[in-house]
Parts: sequence; C-alpha cells; structure tokens
Amino acid sequence: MSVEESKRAAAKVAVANHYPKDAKWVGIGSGTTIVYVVEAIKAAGLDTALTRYVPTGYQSRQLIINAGLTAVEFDAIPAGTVLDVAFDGADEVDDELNCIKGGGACLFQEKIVAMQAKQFICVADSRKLQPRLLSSWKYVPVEVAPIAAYRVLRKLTALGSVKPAIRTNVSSKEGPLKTDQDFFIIDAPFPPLLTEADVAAGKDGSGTAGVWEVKELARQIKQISGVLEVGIFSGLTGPQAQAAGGIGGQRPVAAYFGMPDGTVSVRKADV
Ligand SMILES: O=C(CO)[C@H](O)[C@H](O)COP(=O)(O)O
Repeated sequence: MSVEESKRAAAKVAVANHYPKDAKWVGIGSGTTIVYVVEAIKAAGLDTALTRYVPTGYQSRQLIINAGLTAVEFDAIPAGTVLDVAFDGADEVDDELNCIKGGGACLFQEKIVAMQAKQFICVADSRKLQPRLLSSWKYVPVEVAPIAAYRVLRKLTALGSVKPAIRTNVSSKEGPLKTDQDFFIIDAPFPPLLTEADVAAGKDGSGTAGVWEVKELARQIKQISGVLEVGIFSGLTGPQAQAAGGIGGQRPVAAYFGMPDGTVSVRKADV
C-alpha cells in the first residue's frame, strides 16, 4: 500500500472512532494527512450543517472551505467554548505519544487548537511512529519573533542543539520562511529525546552536555524570550488537563498510523 493510501486508512479509522456524531466544534490541523481526515468526515455522511471547523492556518482553512464545511477562526470561537475534538498530523510520535510538529510551519495554531479540545487525535503514516522523538525526524521546529531570531539561535545552541538554523523558503522567493503569524521558524537539531519511562529507568541522555528529556527540553525552549511556540507537544492529554481543572492538553489521547501492509496501528495515551 502506498504512503498516501496508508494515511487515508488511518484517517478513516480515527474519524470512525473519535468523531462525535453531534459534534459542534472540530479542530482541523495542517499538512498532507489531515486532507484524508476531512475526506473521511465528508464520506461518513454526517450532518455537518451546524458544525464549526476551527483551522490551524491558511492551508487548513482552505481545506475546510473547499470541502463545503464552515470554518471559524480560533479568535472567533465564543468565550468558554471547548472543541469536541481536534484532529492533526505529526512529524514524529514517541511511545508516550509526545509529538514533534511544525514540519509544515503551523505549530503555534496547531497547539492552541489542540489545547482547546476535549481530545486531540493524531493521524499519521508509519514513518512517524518511533520509540523516541528525533529518532528519524532530526529537529525541533521553533516559531520565533524575527527580531529575536539570532538571540534564540544562540540560546538553542546553549541548550545543546547542533547548528540550529532559520528555515528558508523552498520557493523561488529567497529569505526566511514566514509563518501565518509572520514569524520565523528555527529548526533546532537535537539527539533522540528521553521519554518519562527512560528517566524513571535512570537513563541520563546522550552522555554529552544538553537537555534531552522531552518535557524539560520543551519547557526550556519555551522559556526563551522571543519564542512564540515550540513544536514539541508533550505533557497532559485533554482528559488529564480537564481532571486537573483546565481545558485541554497538547498530547494526543490516541495516535493512528497507517501501516505499509494496509493495517492501522493505534497508540493510546494513559487515560
Ligand atoms: O505539524 C504539521 C504542520 O506544521 C503537520 O501536522 C506535520 O508536518 C505532518 O504533516 P503531514 O501530514 O504532511 O505528514
């Protein structure tokens, strides 16, 4: 089965298992896999007339509109509204469902949409399924204010990143890529990151200086002035955050992976 067909298979199962029949608010992520999620929502024959779909960026908004669904920007959601579910792709997912996101430069809106949802569901193909983050995908995307970009580059190097770099346009227009917020993306390479289980088992990283644990690295990058958001999605899931009195979490409750043999593999969080 092709990679595209495997994404389609994963999206179909994820929508069948997690799309509430009476959904009023649904988050729609960015990338190539989310296209199949929207396709599956349409194919399910649900009554979507009263459902509002919250995009995570320009591409996502166009996808919603072109599917004949109603897009409502994040800042137009009525106060106190919690999304029933948010679907999105990922660049890599580890054993504990921590994710790297931002390969498509949409990480800030992806994170606030995921964190506004009762449950965040990740859909991907088998290449994204790894025991630890940064096993196959090699860098953490970080969205930064342009004026602070060189300062952030220096701070990331101090945290142990090897040659972090400002992402440039792939088109013929030269210069740094601009996000939907008109910010820059820095891609910061790090070695594979330790999970909570690794830390509990006494593993202490790569043996060289630096921060190698998922949540701690995300926390330290987020603390750098000039950073809008970091492309590590870790910490609480939506249900865990709600149990703690909050709205949503940034770690998915479940991740669906389309496998080369046509099956769909599911990783579920500890909730
Ligand atoms: O985080 C993202 C965009 O910033 C995407 O969700 C991620 O890059 C996965 O994309 P794809 O579905 O094309 O593999």
